[in-house]
Formats: sequence, structure tokens, C-alpha cells
Amino acid sequence: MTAPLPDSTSSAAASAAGATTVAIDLGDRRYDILIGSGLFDDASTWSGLPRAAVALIVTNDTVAPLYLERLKRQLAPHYKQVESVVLPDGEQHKNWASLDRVIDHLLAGAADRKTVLYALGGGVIGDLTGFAAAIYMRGVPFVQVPTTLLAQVDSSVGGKTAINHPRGKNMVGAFYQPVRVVADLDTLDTLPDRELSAGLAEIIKYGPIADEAFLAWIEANLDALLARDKSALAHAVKRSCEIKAWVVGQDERESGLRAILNFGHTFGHAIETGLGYGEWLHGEGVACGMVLASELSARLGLMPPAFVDRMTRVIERAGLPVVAPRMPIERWLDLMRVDKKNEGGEIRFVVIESLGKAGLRGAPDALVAEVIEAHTEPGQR
Ligand SMILES: NC(=O)c1ccc[n+]([C@@H]2O[C@H](COP(=O)([O-])OP(=O)(O)OC[C@H]3O[C@@H](n4cnc5c(N)ncnc54)[C@H](O)[C@@H]3O)[C@@H](O)[C@H]2O)c1
Ligand SMILES: O=C(O)C(=O)C[C@@H](O)[C@H](O)[C@H](O)COP(=O)(O)O
Ligand SMILES: [Zn+2]
Repeated sequence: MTAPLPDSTSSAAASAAGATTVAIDLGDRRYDILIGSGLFDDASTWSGLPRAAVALIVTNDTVAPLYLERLKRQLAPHYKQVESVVLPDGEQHKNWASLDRVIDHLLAGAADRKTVLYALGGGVIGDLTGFAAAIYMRGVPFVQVPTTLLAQVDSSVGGKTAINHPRGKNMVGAFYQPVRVVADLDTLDTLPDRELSAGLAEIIKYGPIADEAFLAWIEANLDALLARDKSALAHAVKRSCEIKAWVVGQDERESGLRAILNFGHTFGHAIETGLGYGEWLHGEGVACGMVLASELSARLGLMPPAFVDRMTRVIERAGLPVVAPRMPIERWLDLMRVDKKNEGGEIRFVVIESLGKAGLRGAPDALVAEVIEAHTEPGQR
């Protein structure tokens, strides 16, 4: 039985400093997601975390010049040594080589099994650092410090950690939860517009799968979000985290309900892998994937055609792609045949059953081909 989704005001607590805390409750463990402006430079943000001789910050060469020294300054009073590994930026570097750099750094230095890892960056850094934390000495604590909108609303929360394989996204990984998430909204000031839009894709996702009223709120506030209005962003991050915490709190390891968070991802991951990692951003693949998954929901008779138009419109307004890239249908199907949700050789898609409610369904290949055809430029195929 699925517990009802709590409304926004009852599940988040405002702290004295004006930041909001969303708790994620896993039964035997819980942790906090801190959301607000000015969190980075507020000493209380970094108190009460596991202490050790060494902290290791993992980041990339785009984020390091912006935020690494500030984080090091905050952590310095709490550890004997605060070290860093700066990886090359990009989805194509969410791989074994980058993971090896982190593990090698830990083994070569003074790190022990109490060492705390800090993931400073977007979802690529968060996923990779979390996986390193899961496997180094069979597990050390880690803190998520997400600096993209996408990471603040989705990837830093819920404990899916992974690296990519050339054959498929996130194919090597672990469920491993952080001890805290620190989402400082001020870090979004430096985010490129394209990345802001990519984050909006995962925010839009939460509406049709879990919260019809949130979808309406996004539609009404999209211009403010695109203009980076801080109070609109604060609400979008908070509500997204509440919804994700509600899902993950009931199904941490995706034995059922959690799969709804994969809306648009079967198609989206195929696009990312098929075109080559980094060509389309994850959020862009998910955006286009949601158009296709909405179309599939309609063609399965679950939703009216007007729902596809509604999703297409909000996604397009968010500056995201709604037309699929050209790939032969056999390539699409091959890519989707490795999806983690598949069972017994059947590709399973997250579909919308009614606004705010999603489920998992198979579909005949011919129908999937029609869905893709309907949303690919005629001249492209
Ligand atoms: N674990 C999960 O539940 C989950 C959920 C969603 C996505 N993901 C994964 O997350 C990844 C996508 O994350 P992403 O969209 O954050 O991409 P990303 O990590 O590549 O970051 C996007 C870009 O923004 C830059 N950047 C980061 N913070 C910045 C800042 N404050 N100012 C300026 N530039 C900044 C990065 O260097 C990068 O170039 C994918 O690998 C996806 O599979 C995981
Ligand atoms: O947290 C989840 O569960 C999700 O599915 C969130 C997705 O947005 C995210 O992209 C996730 O990494 C996809 O997981 P995967 O299991 O399909 O690789
Ligand atoms: Zn995603």
C-alpha cells in the first residue's frame, strides 16, 4: 500500500536561518536535505557530521574554481586534513577511470575507513563520489553538496550511485545513502542556462508521476523559474525533494514504487547512450523521453491525447527538446533492452495512469516504434 503524499507545509521544517530541511526517513536511518541561500558560508551547515582525520572533496575542473576553496575553508576546523580530487568535467567521465582516480587517491594518502567524502558538483560528481564511498573499504560516509538544479532536485537525494558503461547508463553502482545533502540555492547563480533547463526536466517529472497540483504550479511559475527567481526555485527544490523523499522512504531499492522516478528515462537513457555520453544532457534526454512516454500512455489508452500536448508544451517552454534524434528503431530497442527495469526480456516503461499516478507497463515493439516515429522529425528518419 502506498502512503499518501504529504502536502508541502506538513513535511518540511523551516530552520532558524531561513533554510528549509526535508527529512528522508528510511525506517532504520534518516538524513536531512538542507535547502536555502547562504548555506555554504554558514558554519552550522557543516556541524554534526561524522568526524575523521581526513575529508576528501571530489569535484570537477568547472566547479573547483567556483566553490572548492570555500568548502575547504568551512571543513578545515573539523578535520586534520581536507584533501581534494579534481576530475575532468563531463558525463563521458562518469566512468571507471574517474572512479579509479578517487579510489587511488584514498589509498595513496592518509584516508582510513572513517574518512568522509564530499561530492561537490552536479549529478555526475554526486553519483560517482557516492559509488566511491560505497565501495572504498566497504563503505565510508559521504555528504552530497549538489551545485546544479538537477542535482538539488533529484540526483543528490535517495542513494542511487553509479558510473556509466558504454552499453548503458548507470550500469555499475550501488544503493548507498549520503549522511546529509546541502543544497545551497546560491550556487545556481553560476549555472549555465542549458543546465538550468536540464534541471527543470526532473522537476517537471514529479508532477505527472505524483502531484498534479505541482505540475500546475510549475506551469504557472515556469517564467519565474527560468528567470531564476529565488523563491520559485526554493519551492521547486523543496517540493521535488519532498516527493523524492516520500517515494524513496517507501521503496529504497526500487522493488516497486521507486520505478516511477524513472518516467521518461527508458527513452532518455537510450538517447544519451545512443548519441554518446555528453551529446545530450541527462535532463534533455529525460525531457524528450517524457514526451515519448506520455505518447505511449495515450496510445495505451491510459491518458487523453491532450495530456501529450500539455507535457510537450511545458517541456518546450522550459527550453528542452521535444523531438527525438534520429536512430534506427532496432538501435532504440537494443539500447532499451538493457534497461534496469526490464523483466523476463520485456522492456518496461513508466507510463502515466492518471494525473499524479504512474505505473510500469510493457508495450509491443511495433507500438513503441509508432510512438518514436510520431515524435521524430519526418526528415530525420
Ligand atoms: N542518482 C540519481 O538519483 C540521479 C538522478 C538524476 C540524474 N542522475 C545523474 O546525474 C547526472 C546529471 O547531473 P547534472 O545535470 O547535474 O550534470 P553534471 O554533473 O554534468 O553538471 C552539469 C554541468 O554543470 C557544471 N556545474 C555544476 N555546478 C555548477 C555551478 N554551480 N555553476 C556552474 N557550472 C556548474 C558541471 O561542471 C557540468 O558541466 C547524470 O549522470 C545522471 O545520470 C542521477
Ligand atoms: O532515484 C531514482 O530512482 C531515479 O530513477 C531518478 C532518476 O532521475 C535518475 O536519473 C536515476 O539515476 C536513474 O536511475 P537508473 O536506475 O535508471 O539508472
Ligand atoms: Zn534522471
